[in-house]
Amino acid sequence: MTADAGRPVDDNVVWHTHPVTRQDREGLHKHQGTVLWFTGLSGSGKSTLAGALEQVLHQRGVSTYLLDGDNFRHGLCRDLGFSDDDRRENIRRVGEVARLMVDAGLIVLTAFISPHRAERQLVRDMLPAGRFIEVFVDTPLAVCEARDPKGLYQKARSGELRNFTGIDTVYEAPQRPDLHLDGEQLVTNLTGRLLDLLDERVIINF
Ligand SMILES: Nc1ncnc2c1ncn2[C@@H]1O[C@H](COP(=O)(O)OS(=O)(=O)O)[C@@H](OP(=O)(O)O)[C@H]1O
Ligand SMILES: Nc1ncnc2c1ncn2[C@@H]1O[C@H](COP(=O)(O)OP(=O)(O)O)[C@@H](O)[C@H]1O
Repeated sequence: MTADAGRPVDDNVVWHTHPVTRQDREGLHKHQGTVLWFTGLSGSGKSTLAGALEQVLHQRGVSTYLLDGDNFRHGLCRDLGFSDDDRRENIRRVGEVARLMVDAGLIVLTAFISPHRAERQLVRDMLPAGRFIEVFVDTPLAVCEARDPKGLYQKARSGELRNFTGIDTVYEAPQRPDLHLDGEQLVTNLTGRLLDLLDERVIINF
């Protein structure tokens, strides 16, 4: 990881370069540190797909880690809500954590709504070229709302929950995702599409 990957820092803070590099760690893992960034509406299937893919990769001996929106908001981002500013800060922090994990040589799967194009681009720009793979889980709002596994759409429609993505706040769909998935297809088919993409990009070198 290089100093220019970070934000401007105090002149008195100097970047340290260490003898073991990302490339060394990737050689050990036999795959490239990469982020698979799942984005989509609440209920679109991000967590389900990321979990299914992680299970397959893990069984194949790939070192993975899944960062999940709901879980992050119990810890590192527990101070944040759902205003535009808080979502921006949420995604910036997730991006920084993902960047460290990529530097560690892991295949990172993230499941965050990440509704704004600008923040998704910010995370892409934090990472080495080609190491951010944007996966759009494209499930119509009506389908997500019918699924409603946590009853949140119902609360949003009744006005009990404000700033709910797709109801009273924006979701900016990716214009050129690396992979565009129809979130109504079978999970096994979608997992297959993801594995094909990892093959095409030669992310894993077993
Ligand atoms: N107002 C509002 N809007 C959207 N989602 C809400 C809201 N309040 C709570 N939740 C729950 O929080 C999960 C989304 O968190 P994220 O960190 O992924 O959101 S974001 O990327 O910062 O927009 C989201 O999880 P998923 O359903 O898994 O996407 C919801 O369970
Ligand atoms: N491809 C799919 N087909 C049918 N149901 C799905 C599919 N993917 C996810 N689901 C279901 O939809 C609901 C929301 O999925 P989840 O992965 O929690 O979405 P998200 O993480 O985007 O909020 C869950 O009940 C899950 O079982």
